[in-house]
Parts: sequence; structure tokens; C-alpha cells
Amino acid sequence: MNDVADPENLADLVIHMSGVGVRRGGNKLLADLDWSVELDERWVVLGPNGAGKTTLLKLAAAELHPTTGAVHVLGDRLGRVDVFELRTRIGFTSAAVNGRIPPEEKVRDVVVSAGYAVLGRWRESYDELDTGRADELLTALGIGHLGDRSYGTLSEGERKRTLIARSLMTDPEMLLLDEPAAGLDLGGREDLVARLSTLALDAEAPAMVLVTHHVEEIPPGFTHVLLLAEGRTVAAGLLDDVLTSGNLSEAFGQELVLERSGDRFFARRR
Ligand SMILES: Nc1ncnc2c1ncn2[C@@H]1O[C@H](COP(=O)(O)OP(=O)(O)OP(=O)(O)O)[C@@H](O)[C@H]1O
Repeated sequence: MNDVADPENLADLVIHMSGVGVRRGGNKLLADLDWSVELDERWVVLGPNGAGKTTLLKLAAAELHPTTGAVHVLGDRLGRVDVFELRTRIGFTSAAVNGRIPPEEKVRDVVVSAGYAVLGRWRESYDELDTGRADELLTALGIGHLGDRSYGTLSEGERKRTLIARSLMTDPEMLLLDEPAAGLDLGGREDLVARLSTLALDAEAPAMVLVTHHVEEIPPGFTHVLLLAEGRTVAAGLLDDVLTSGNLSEAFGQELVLERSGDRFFARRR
């Protein structure tokens, strides 16, 4: 077990949160949260609506500061670091990012522009090297043929995959995915889960944190789970230890049965 109080050990952690609370108005969005993510770990953050999952991910993305406690991201403490520089090292995909993409933008440019936005440059035509990398990422996500299409014409599943390609474009040290399978049909979900599983099992891939409401969406290869309810940790640690019927029931406030089939999970009410 790492002594996380030791600054040398903090350098090995992509996320470290200690005694973290977030308050807005009279609401406690998060309270007393301790959490660490190491370089080679892939975490699922699971919990019911309103549990605080997105708030937690925004802290990790350096998009929000805690009201109390300390958050270290990629070795730097929020509040003592240039968050604009820090964000260039983080890949972040969420519904909010989706809403900011102009529908007429070409899919390839949606991916390539990630690199240019963070560098603060602008050019009419992108480097061949960059467009080549964008095409490679789109192909790896199964949508290499859509590079010339406009973003607005894509299906929901194709958009999700485009945004994941975009968040990988800058070679981030950490990948944060907020409900990547939301709104997908069964086939789209299964396809995305398989692609994320490939990524999770790739030793070269960055540390990953995936937020979801559904155990069915946990891609094989994810190693750890943080169960959240009402802004507090219900349980956190290795997936095999933490993902149990008991913990799930506690997090979702009803008697649930968790079933495992191979490397996938299913849950239903008891
Ligand atoms: N700016 C704010 N002011 C007051 N309350 C807020 C604010 N932002 C979020 N909340 C509340 O904090 C709680 C946690 O929100 P958050 O979006 O982090 O939850 P979540 O687990 O991601 O939920 P969901 O699964 O529904 O997306 C919710 O009850 C939400 O209404």
C-alpha cells in the first residue's frame, strides 16, 4: 500500500483525492471522499442518478475545484497549478463536449482539432501527420470510413466513438469517460463496450475512469470500481472485491442481485 502522504508516491498516482467535499448552495455534492488512481488502473465509477459521479469526474478533469480537501491530478494539486496546461494532459469525453461540436464540422477535423485547441494554434489545413493519426484513431474505433462526413449526420454511437478518438488525439496521460454508452441501442452499446475493452487491455493506453449507472456497461479489462451514493463512497477497490450484490444494493438503495457471465455483469432486483 502506498503512503500517499509521501509526495514521491503522489507522482505515481494520476488521481489522488483526500477528504474531498464539494458544496453548491446548501447541497453537499460530494463529502469526505478519499480516492487514488494509479497509472495502470482502469476504474469504473458506478452509482445512481445524483450520486455525484459527474462532479467527481469534473474534479479529475481539473474543471472544478473542491470546496474542502485536496485533489491532486497527474501529480499537481488543484489550486496550485495552471489548470489550462493540466487539461492538455487529460482526455475528457462527456455529453457537454458533444454539445459544443458544430454539426457541420467534418468528423476528421473534430478529432484533429483536439490537438490544435490545446496548443492554441489555428490553421486552415492540418498537418498530414495529424490527419493521419486522426484517421488511425477513427479506424481503431471502427469508423475510419466516416472521416469526411459532417458530425451532425452521425448516429449517436458514431458520435460517441468520434469523441473517444478526439480525446485520445493528444495522447493523454488519463482518459475520463462520462457515461459513454448513454443513449446507445443494444448493438451500439455492445460495440462500444468491446472497443473500450480493447483499449482497457492495451498496456500502452492511459489510465482510465469510466462513469456509468449500469453494470452491463463495464468493459472487460477494467480493474477497479468506486461505488458512489449521495456524494459518499459506498465501497472502492478491486472490481472482484467491490462489485457484489451487497455493495450494489447499498449504493442503489434496493435489494439487487448481481450476476456474472464470463467477464460481463448483469443486475436485477431481488
Ligand atoms: N451547481 C449545482 N448546484 C446545486 N446542486 C447541484 C449542482 N450541480 C449538481 N448538483 C446536484 O448534485 C448532485 C450530484 O450531481 P452529479 O451530476 O454529480 O450526479 P451524477 O451521479 O453524475 O448524476 P447522473 O447519474 O444523474 O448524471 C445532484 O443531486 C445534482 O442535482
